[in-house]
Amino acid sequence: MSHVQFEYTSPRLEGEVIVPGDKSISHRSIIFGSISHGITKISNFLDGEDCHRTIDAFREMGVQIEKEGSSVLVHGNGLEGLKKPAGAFDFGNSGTTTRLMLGLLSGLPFETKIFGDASLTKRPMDRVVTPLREMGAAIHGQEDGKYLPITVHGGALKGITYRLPVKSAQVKSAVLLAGLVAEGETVVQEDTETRNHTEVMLQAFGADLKQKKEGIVVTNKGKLTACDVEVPGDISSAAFFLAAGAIVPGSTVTLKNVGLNASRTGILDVVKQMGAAITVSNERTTGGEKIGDLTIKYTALKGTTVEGEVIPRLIDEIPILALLATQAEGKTVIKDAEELKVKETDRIEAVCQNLTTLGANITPTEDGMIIEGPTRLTGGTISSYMDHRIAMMGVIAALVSESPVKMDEKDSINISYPTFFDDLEAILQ
Ligand SMILES: O=C(O)C1=C[C@@H](OP(=O)(O)O)[C@@H](O)[C@H](O)C1
Ligand SMILES: C=C(OP(=O)(O)O)C(=O)O
Repeated sequence: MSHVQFEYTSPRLEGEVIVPGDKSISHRSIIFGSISHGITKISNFLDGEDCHRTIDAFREMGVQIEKEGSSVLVHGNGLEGLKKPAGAFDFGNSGTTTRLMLGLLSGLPFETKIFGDASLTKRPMDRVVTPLREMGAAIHGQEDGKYLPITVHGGALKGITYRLPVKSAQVKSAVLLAGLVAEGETVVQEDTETRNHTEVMLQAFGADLKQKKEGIVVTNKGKLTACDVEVPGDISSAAFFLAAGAIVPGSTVTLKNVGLNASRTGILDVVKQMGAAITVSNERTTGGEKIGDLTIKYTALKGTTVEGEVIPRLIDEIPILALLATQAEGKTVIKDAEELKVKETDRIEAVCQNLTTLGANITPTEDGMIIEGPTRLTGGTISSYMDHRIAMMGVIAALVSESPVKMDEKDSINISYPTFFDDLEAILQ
């Protein structure tokens, strides 16, 4: 395989980046728009490959979706307007599409089949299949429905009370989506708060969903009506330039219109704790979501401990946070993050392997990693593991490496951040 090489001699980052739309909110805008009545207008939609999987799924079920760049019109005809697709769904690399669609498809009156790429086929689906079966769904798949390919025989569902055994917004969302058609109340309880975009958006689309003492309660009573969505910039994408600005000497970077929903801003809390110079400006609220501009300046950082409730609030940012920690003085300990093992790849292994190859002092643990810094990275040959976030971490690592970073591929970055290299070029001095 031919490698791609990243080499930046004495780089400095300066300028503004308008990071693309949030991936979680983009997926949900298509799903909720498609099952509502009327036309949902979406702006700043993420043009990433994962979000295309969600668009394709609804087109295959007969929903008219017009897309011009980041503007999307979804012509929803309600849940009853969805038709049985002609073939099986290919959800590619997208865990969010798969888990949320499993929830929705469970309540539809037809059979559907789902498959995905090699990475998705290894990711656990029993976390959604178990509660959906409890609601009455008939689901069959590899190893008793633990893995794709999966067949869903949708039909009548009943509400359940479900306490999440894993800290996962995808599981929460799958159960809430099934709850939209289930008889009676569906209650989801979580011990640690995970991203709440499903709750915020379903309420805006008119669902009967409430946050009560006993948990998040949804019924089939609300009529879903189209609702325009302005997708905030993705903090999980912004995190790569936030980290780059913090560790590349002399840098000042501003990230515009970034989503600042409190269930997503763990990365800001942690980098501030590490001593980073971050300011937030132009704070405003759009469609129930807080957004603002982030400015980061290079400054000395110190190690910290990252554990507990903050983990789900920064779960996708841990690869880039680990790189940042290699440049901080002292020890950084990341704990309670065993979920990293079931992402696009085992991200504990991928991060530790790659950063070790690049000269960092990092040790994997059962539920995270320990990093001792600071280390001047040497460069070297790493693998993206075909995981977009590992690939972007590799590119940012090249900015602080003495010699080039070579990687087996970079196309996986199109999953969540197709304009990543353009945005990097724009601020590279
Ligand atoms: O609900 C979502 O949009 C997501 C939830 C998280 O996954 P889990 O629910 O598996 O934690 C996150 O890692 C993923 O990128 C997007
Ligand atoms: C884990 C991720 O996504 P998904 O679960 O949708 O594949 C991610 O984007 O880092």
